[in-house]
Amino acid sequence: MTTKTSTIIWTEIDEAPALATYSLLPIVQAFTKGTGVSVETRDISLAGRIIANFPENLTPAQKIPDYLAQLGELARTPEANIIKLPNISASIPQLKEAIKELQGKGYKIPDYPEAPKDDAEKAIQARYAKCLGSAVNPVLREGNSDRRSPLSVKAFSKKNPHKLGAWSPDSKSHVAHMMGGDFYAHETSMTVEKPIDYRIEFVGADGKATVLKKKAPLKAGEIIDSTHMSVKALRKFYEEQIEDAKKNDVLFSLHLKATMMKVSDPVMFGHALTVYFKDVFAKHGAALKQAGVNPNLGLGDLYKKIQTLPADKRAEIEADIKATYAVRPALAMVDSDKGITNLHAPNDIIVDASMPVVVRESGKMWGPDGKLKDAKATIPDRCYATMYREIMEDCRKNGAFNPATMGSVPNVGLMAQQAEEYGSHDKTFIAQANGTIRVVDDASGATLLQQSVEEGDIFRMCQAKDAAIRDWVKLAVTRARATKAPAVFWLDKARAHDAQVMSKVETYLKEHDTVGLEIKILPPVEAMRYSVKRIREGLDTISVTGNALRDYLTDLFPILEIGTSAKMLSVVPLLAGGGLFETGAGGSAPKHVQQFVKEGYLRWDSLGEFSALGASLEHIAATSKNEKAAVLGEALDKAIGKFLDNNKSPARKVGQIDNRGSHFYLALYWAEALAEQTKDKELQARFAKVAKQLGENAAKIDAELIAAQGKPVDTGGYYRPDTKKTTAAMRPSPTLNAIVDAMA
Ligand SMILES: NC(=O)C1=CN([C@@H]2O[C@H](COP(=O)(O)OP(=O)(O)OC[C@H]3O[C@@H](n4cnc5c(N)ncnc54)[C@H](OP(=O)(O)O)[C@@H]3O)[C@@H](O)[C@H]2O)C=CC1
Ligand SMILES: O=C(O)CCC(=O)C(=O)O
Ligand SMILES: [Mg+2]
Repeated sequence: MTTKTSTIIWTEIDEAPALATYSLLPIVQAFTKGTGVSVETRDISLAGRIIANFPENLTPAQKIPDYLAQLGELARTPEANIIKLPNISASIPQLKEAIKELQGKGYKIPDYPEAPKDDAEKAIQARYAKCLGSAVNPVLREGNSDRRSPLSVKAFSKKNPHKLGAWSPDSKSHVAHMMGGDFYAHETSMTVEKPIDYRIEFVGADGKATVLKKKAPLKAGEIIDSTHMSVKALRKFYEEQIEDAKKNDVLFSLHLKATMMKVSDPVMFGHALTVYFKDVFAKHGAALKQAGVNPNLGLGDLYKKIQTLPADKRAEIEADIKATYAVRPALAMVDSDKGITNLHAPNDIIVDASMPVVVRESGKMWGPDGKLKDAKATIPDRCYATMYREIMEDCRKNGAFNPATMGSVPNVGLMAQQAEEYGSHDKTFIAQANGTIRVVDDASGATLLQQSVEEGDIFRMCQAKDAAIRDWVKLAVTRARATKAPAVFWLDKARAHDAQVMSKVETYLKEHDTVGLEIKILPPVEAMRYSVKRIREGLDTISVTGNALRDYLTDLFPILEIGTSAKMLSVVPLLAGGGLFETGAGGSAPKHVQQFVKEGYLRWDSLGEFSALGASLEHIAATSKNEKAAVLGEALDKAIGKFLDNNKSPARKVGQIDNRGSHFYLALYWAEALAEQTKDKELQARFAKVAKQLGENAAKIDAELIAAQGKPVDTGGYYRPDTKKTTAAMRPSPTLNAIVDAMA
């Protein structure tokens, strides 16, 4: 039987997973050769996206097409089969570093104009804005999210539980959130009945309206909402919490999502910096302004910018910063050896990854002395802070979780079509003056939603499309049916937006057979209490959530249950019928790259990639009737099981197996499983030979891979590594390479 070739797109991205690709992809391409499955790459790395956006002055060899836009189109077709590895969602400091590196490599791209002086610079800034923050995920995620730990992974973790720090009932750690004036307090929401166009405008004290966002369409049934963060209330809250942290001798820490929420959260971050260092900003305001300091970029950027000031002024500012530490509470640290604090860069502490670690480490964070200490976790907005508070309180009362016995909390997340907060960037504005920001019907001028704002307040409008919500409800019922676990919709009646969603959930649940299923709707705090009680009893509970909670919970529970979100299966059944297979639920692990460059050891665990590939092959088998893809997928599943049983995941230190070694073992077990199966004789014969070669040479390959560790590695770049150098570094075993290359 001849089947038409199915193409898997393997995304080329950044940092640790990008390095891992250099080693893993040649194996994947060799294994799929001749099976009707072709695996192609598309560069959507931060550097690749910058290059694609500024082609004017580049040589033909330097140019890269706009692959992200192409993949965005592909995601809307039934043919889509995309394996998406995690990519950098760049903060401005990261974007500037990437630009500098590219310029150093001879790419004639413009500097990032932080404070544009004219229209030309404004245009450049607007083009760079497309590369900032979470620029990839919203484009590709044309479906809702199904994230869970594969059964084999969960079983392995129960058998080999990782360590969680003990919790003391005397722990002073806690979550601090606002009690008013936040996004939660101000939310208003409505469902649009028929298709209309809207615009967003600011109306000042003089009654004059200025358009903030031009005419854009809304679909019938779409939920829209508006809200704002009062900056006055936020700054008062920060000051109170900083004083309280000092009084109670706990670290002050701030947990935001400045990468994904690229417009609002850097501003909230900047306010924390200027409140913490209020005396410095009051005393040196003019000089800092002259140096071009933008607090939203953090203390690290401030230190860089003040280099342009006269030496005595600079020394004075530096001394006053140091003096602040004596009168303010100690800050949670990102790297205490290097003196990098929580307030150095907006992208260093990201709430989805940072809060689970706090819960994992007895509620503590690292202090300036390099020791763990109780911490105040400041999460200003109540939309999501309260559920973190609940799990911290639970641990204080009931102690740490037990990974050997605890149940699981998989997630079904509303994510499609840029749902909710994560699609709000082009509808988020900082109020330029006191007045009203309103969403109006473009044709009639009638006000749909409005917020009364003061200068500096952060206004946000969100959208959630009816088709996305309907599909999300269906996915929840499907998962509940498949697993028999209760499914809980985390929705808060007191939030205007959630109330609208709730009514749709109630309507769409009626479209499904839910007999025998346990489906609940609970506000986040209660949903957390319910789920946590059940995991302590070893029971599973599906969390069915909006987009932000999807992000937060799919790091939180996996990190507690299995030590990392890297091992998650993360599937996005696309609305158009294709599949997007994300690898793990975590990020691009910048720390891992630092370790690799320093000592030739890459700790990145590719289990997420393995699972995503398995799901991608399964999808091909189901949609293209490709039997070979089915055989490859089944064999891969077996191989992953054996890989886990034999504990071949990367360890953490030189001399032990690292990412490259883990790929070798996956290849060995995959080849063995293919050689053992009998469904496809041709594959059986081909892989019998490969399995034999890999098996016979295992000790030699292991030795070659371990010998490559323990010394600094030059990859020729951070954001745009040199292909030749990185290939050499990531494929250091001539014996393994010869076997793999002979297959291709
Ligand atoms: N889907 C996407 O594209 C995502 C992208 N990001 C982006 O990634 C970057 C870094 O984000 P950050 O929040 O620091 O989180 P990361 O998840 O990259 O790193 C946090 C820690 O998670 C652990 N970890 C994550 N993945 C793996 C893995 N595969 N193998 C082993 N350990 C792993 C490591 O912790 P430990 O030391 O405890 O072992 C790591 O140091 C940012 O630019 C962010 O925007 C973030 C999330 C998702
Ligand atoms: O897109 C991003 O910035 C991060 C995405 C993320 O953290 C997630 O989906 O879990
Ligand atoms: Mg996340």
